[in-house]
Amino acid sequence: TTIAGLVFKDGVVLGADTRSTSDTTVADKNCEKIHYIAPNIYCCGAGTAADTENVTGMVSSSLELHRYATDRQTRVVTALTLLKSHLFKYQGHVSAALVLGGVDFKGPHLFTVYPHGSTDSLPYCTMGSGSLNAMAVFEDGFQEDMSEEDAKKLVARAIRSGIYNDLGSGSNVDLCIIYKDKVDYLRNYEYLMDTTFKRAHPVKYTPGTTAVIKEKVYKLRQEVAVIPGEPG
Ligand SMILES: C#CCCCC(=O)N[C@@H](Cc1ccccc1)C(=O)N[C@@H](CC(C)C)B(O)O
Repeated sequence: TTIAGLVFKDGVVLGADTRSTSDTTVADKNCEKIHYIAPNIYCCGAGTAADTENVTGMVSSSLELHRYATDRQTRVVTALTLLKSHLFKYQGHVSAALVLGGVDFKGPHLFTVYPHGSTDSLPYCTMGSGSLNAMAVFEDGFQEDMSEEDAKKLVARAIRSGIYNDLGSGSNVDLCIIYKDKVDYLRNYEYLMDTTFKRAHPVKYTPGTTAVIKEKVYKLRQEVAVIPGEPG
């Protein structure tokens, strides 16, 4: 997996590849790694698919109940605390490495959450097997207060670096842009499958494409009628 996030002028951009693997086999060529946490909060996950899906789903559900109880917008730090304390309780056995991003009344927030429960607050971050590929792109291109367009392009480039160079990452680029008052969830923002796997030749060749230079007809073993009950 290659997942990444950065803080820009108007909010947070999250990005992810779409490959799920089982050893050297691609289990899913187009899976979703950017999970809904709250209307203003999303979370990218790397590690064990079951763990990232379930821990984000669990926190999302409890935050929904919390919103009913408080009648307030969820703070990003509330999601962070629920995630980190759960992961710490399980001492790293829940294999979820997360990039949590969102915008609340205090502004834009971006955090990393590690399986053991440690967290960092950062202007840009990457996680997963392709995180070094993506971080190389961020270290080269990140600036404070980027425009939405530049931020989207840089995150997409960072994810693409993982897709092309890390075997644990692949296929497409998903993006999620979180602003103060809206979210753009861009599923398959870049559908790279189409470009990188275009075949050079047509799969179907018209009959006669390959000349027949010799023909040999063989009589198959005479069909013997087997009458049930008679010895074979
Ligand atoms: C098929 C199947 C079951 C394994 C699916 C599965 O969790 N794959 C894992 C790798 C892994 C981990 C632990 C045990 C086995 C295989 C995977 O692809 N993780 C990616 C993110 C998730 C959310 C898709 B990424 O971190 O590479």
